[in-house]
Amino acid sequence: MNKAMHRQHVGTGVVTALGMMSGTSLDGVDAAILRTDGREITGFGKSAYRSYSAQERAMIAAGFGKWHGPEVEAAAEAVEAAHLALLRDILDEDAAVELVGFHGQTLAHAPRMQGTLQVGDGALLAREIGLPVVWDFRSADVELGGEGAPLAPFFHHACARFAGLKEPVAFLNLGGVGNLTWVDPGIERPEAEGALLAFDTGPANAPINDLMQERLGQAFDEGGRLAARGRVEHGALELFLAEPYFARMPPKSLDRNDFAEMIALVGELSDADACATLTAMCAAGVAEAMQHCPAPPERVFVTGGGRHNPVLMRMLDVSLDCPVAPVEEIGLDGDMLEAQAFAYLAVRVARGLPTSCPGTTGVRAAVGGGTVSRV
Ligand SMILES: Nc1ncnc2c1ncn2[C@@H]1O[C@H](COP(=O)(O)OP(=O)(O)OP(=O)(O)O)[C@@H](O)[C@H]1O
Ligand SMILES: CC(=O)N[C@H]1[C@@H]2OC[C@@H](O2)[C@@H](O)[C@@H]1O[C@H](C)C(=O)O
Repeated sequence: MNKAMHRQHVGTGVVTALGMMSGTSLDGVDAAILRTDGREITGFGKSAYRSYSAQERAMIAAGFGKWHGPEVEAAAEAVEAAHLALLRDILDEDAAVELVGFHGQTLAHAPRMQGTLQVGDGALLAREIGLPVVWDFRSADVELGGEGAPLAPFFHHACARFAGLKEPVAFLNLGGVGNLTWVDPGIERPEAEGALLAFDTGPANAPINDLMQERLGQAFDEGGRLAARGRVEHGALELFLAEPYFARMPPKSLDRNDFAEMIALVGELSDADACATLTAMCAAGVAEAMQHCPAPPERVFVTGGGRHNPVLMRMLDVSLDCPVAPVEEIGLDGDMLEAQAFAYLAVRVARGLPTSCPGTTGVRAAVGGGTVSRV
């Protein structure tokens, strides 16, 4: 991979940045425009989405869990092509974008072993579109002993301040994997001690999607309709909660398929009971996670696709000790928060500001990851 990069700390004013994210669910690419000076959010702009075709999805999925080889190269090409197509559409309509934050697609994540791999070449994107692209956000954190994930927490901190919140709250992202950020918006800098605690809660939608695909040929449990008809199998739930991951103190992070064997735990159950049980496992992982919060959050704001599942939201409401609401309650867009996060982080990288710290990834000291590729 050609990484002839140089870091340059650009200006101090407000930048219009475009963030792009392709998450573990592999549904498609999210893109969102944000205005920020790298500290405060000053405004949200347009957003867009491009779904992966079945062929693209299969090519990318074939690379899951691999670190190199032809499947990884083919996955990278599919990721680059999909991002470029969406980028061109957006830039045709919006010439104000000055900087792009490109997360790429995580294929494998084992921070204490091989590292972390997000595919898609940001330098190629920069050349193609003629704008600076910030990418490879996670490697530096992992090289310095961090988990490399989650990275959205610095943005969650900015969101809480943007929304004018005063007391500690939590953001819960329910994508393929779940992640929780406890944030004290009263502390001005995200890297300051006590401002943030973040980690992955456990599997979220990935096992539900896998079950739906395997048993019914459907991508996901729309509206939680199948789970709503099922009964939770408490024996399986207990076995799941006995996983050492839940008792481990944060920082901690997961790969998409770290809990893939969960489907076997529900293997003997009917479709509806299996789906209800996997949905309950997601909620139970979050309930375990809440015990690690330094203080009870005033509210849990849910982002990511899982907030569209009413069965999951009800289970969270019952099992958590504080109110649970979608992030829309504070005026944010829960379908675009991750894309916005990488727009925000791109500006921080370009400005030489940190993007992770001991409270978010367990890295030894605050660190700014990311590579800036200029045209
Ligand atoms: N209407 C809905 N009903 C039930 N589940 C839904 C609905 N809409 C989305 N989901 C779930 O949310 C998932 C997509 O969530 P999201 O886009 O947040 O994931 P992601 O960004 O790919 O993942 P990650 O945050 O782990 O990288 C879908 O695959 C599906 O499981
Ligand atoms: C290695 C990796 O890509 N992790 C993702 C994944 O998807 C959700 C969860 O696991 C989170 O840790 C992270 O993404 C979000 C955007 C983050 O870094 O904050």
